[in-house]
This record gives sequence, structure tokens and C-alpha cells, in this order.
Amino acid sequence: MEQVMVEKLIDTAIEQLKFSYTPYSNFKVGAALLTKSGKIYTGCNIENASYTPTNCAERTAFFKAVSEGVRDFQAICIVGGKDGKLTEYTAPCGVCRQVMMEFCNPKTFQIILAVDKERYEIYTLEELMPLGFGPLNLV
Ligand SMILES: O=c1ccn([C@H]2C[C@H](O)[C@@H](CO)O2)c(=O)[nH]1
Ligand SMILES: [Zn+2]
Repeated sequence: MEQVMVEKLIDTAIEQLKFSYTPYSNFKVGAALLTKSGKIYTGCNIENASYTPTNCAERTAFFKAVSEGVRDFQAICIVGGKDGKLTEYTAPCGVCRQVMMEFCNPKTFQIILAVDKERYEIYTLEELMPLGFGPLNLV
């Protein structure tokens, strides 16, 4: 992916931190999900007083896209930190990795973990979900 697109995804993910609803953990996460046609779906984490209904930023972005009929995913950028302070990489939780397995090609889907535009790492889904279980296993 071109550097300019990586930077746009990082900026977009950081912008979402302001929408993050986290009265319980104060851990704010933002996501920017890029489709193959170049559209970006955004997401933030949304917590709940009953805790388990909490939705991660990544799944918010995926479900927004899928609910609009869009499933041609290319990459996702994730940023996060306590009180919204970005000091370390925030990697997707296991549930979000499983949702990615449902809709993305593990060999090509790119996961960008970022702190800022100068500090980021890019992984494939396969690297973060080795031996994952997905739709092809049911064929
Ligand atoms: O990759 C991650 C990891 C955690 N969270 C959220 C869930 C919860 O609101 C808070 C603390 O786990 O961070 C995400 O949105 N994405
Ligand atoms: Zn998650």
C-alpha cells in the first residue's frame, strides 16, 4: 500500500478516538477500514454498563461496512491507548481477528498498528491469526 494511504488511514483512525465511548475502561480505540474500492469505514469502541455488550472499534467498522453490503476489505488501521494517549501499539483482540477471518483473505488483508504517522507496523491477518478457522474450513 502507498505511504500516503497508510498516513490517511492513521489520521482517520486517530480522529475516531474522540467518538470512543469508554466510561468503564477509559481505553480508547479508533479504527479505519479500507475497502478495495478505496472507501474508508470508521469505528470506535463502544462500552456498556453490562460490560459484555462492548463492541471493539474494529468490529464497529466491519459491521458498519457489512451492514451496507460492503465486504471487499483491503486493510484496517488500529490505534488505541488509555485515556486516548497513543504510546504503544494496540493489536486486535481475538474476537475481532475472528471477524476479520470471516470477511478477509488472511494472506493479503493488512493490519496496520500505529502510534503515529512515523511509528507503525503492518501485518497480514495470517501473521496475527496463524492456523485460523474460517469459512473455507466449512466447505
Ligand atoms: O483491539 C482492541 C482492544 C480493545 N478494544 C476495546 C474494548 C474495550 O472497550 C477496551 C478495553 O478492552 O478497549 C478495542 O476496541 N480494540
Ligand atoms: Zn476486538
